Amino acid sequence: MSTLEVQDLVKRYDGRSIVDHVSFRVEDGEFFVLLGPSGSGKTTVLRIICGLEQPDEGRVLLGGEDVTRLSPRQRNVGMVFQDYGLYPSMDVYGNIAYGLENQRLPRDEIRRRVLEAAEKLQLTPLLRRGIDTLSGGEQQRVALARILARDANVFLYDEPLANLDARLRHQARRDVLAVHRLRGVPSLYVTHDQSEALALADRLAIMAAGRLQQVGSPNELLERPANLFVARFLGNPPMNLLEGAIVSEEGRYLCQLGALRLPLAAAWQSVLAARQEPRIIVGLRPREIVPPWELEQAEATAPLCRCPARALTVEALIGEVEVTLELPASQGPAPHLVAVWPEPEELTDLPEEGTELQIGLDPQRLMLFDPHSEQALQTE
Ligand SMILES: Nc1ncnc2c1ncn2[C@@H]1O[C@H](COP(=O)(O)OP(=O)(O)OP(=O)(O)O)[C@@H](O)[C@H]1O
Repeated sequence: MSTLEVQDLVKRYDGRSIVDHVSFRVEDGEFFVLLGPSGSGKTTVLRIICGLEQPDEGRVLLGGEDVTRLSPRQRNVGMVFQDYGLYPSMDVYGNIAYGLENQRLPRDEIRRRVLEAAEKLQLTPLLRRGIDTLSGGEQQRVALARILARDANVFLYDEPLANLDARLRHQARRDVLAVHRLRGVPSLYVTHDQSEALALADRLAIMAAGRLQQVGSPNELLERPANLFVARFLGNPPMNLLEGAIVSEEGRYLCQLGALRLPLAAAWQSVLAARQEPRIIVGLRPREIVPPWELEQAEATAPLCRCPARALTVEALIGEVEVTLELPASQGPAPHLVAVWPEPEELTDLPEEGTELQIGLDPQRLMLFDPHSEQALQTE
């Protein structure tokens, strides 16, 4: 069985930890994405896995075998880079065959594999074309065909779609997933583009400053970010994060946001009772703020807090509107929220900028974060 595991990887340059105790495991047939901002250490992890870089600490296991000290060739890893790593002096056939010739396979076997991979990626008519006569999308498919033909134990991708325009990128994502499914080995894909990560990943890991912040399925990370970094990084637009205070009233906890007091779900009771610090960061997802024209319908399924707000900006998206809202202030500045609402059936329901309206907040859906540790508080 093919699995990829990294255990406690550390890489330092000039005394700085670029990769800082990173561990994860990619199962057979799993598509795993490493997502993080530029400079967070993603490429370095990939280079350590394929053997182009040695870690200062930690191990790389392929199929349970420690390959940390093996050369890249001994690891049988298929890699697609951002610039595809194609040879301009060779035609498409030569580029797909290149890795196989290095493996010293019989000529007939090489030909069979090249033709099969070319067929799967619709490259058959292009086999004799020079690389520099191909479009970006076609070059990207040649790079994919090359790892498909290799029969590698693991596929690694380093931002392979970054040079494609939006339309081609969509098709190329499907090609990447098709190649992954054909071989069913672990795939590790590095990107800083969250929409790409969320579209491709079975599971993803968020990386920042050399450390893994959270690992899970796209839904788990969107629904339950482990800390403020993940909450700010994921989602389009990301979760609203507002400074608030916990107050207790007749044995119940409420959250004060500006002049608003939201009752908190009973599940928070024991975790809040154990805290000394009243200050809190409240997380509210833009699509969970109920628009004025859906209040009654939403209240039929969940008790909501109705809150007054003022629409500061209203921006039409495709089928949705993004509204910046100002909540009533108490002493400090008024809290601002971003809401994304489906376009109302009656366009007259759309708020105008500057108008007062009522929104609904579901206290069960609030997330709470500790302002010092920046970690999400967990209910019992
Ligand atoms: N050989 C090296 N010597 C010194 N510093 C390096 C070296 N290689 C990488 N770094 C530094 O390590 C950090 C992480 O780099 P890395 O390329 O792994 O990040 P990344 O998350 O893949 O970024 P990007 O998305 O921009 O490719 C960066 O600050 C980079 O400058």
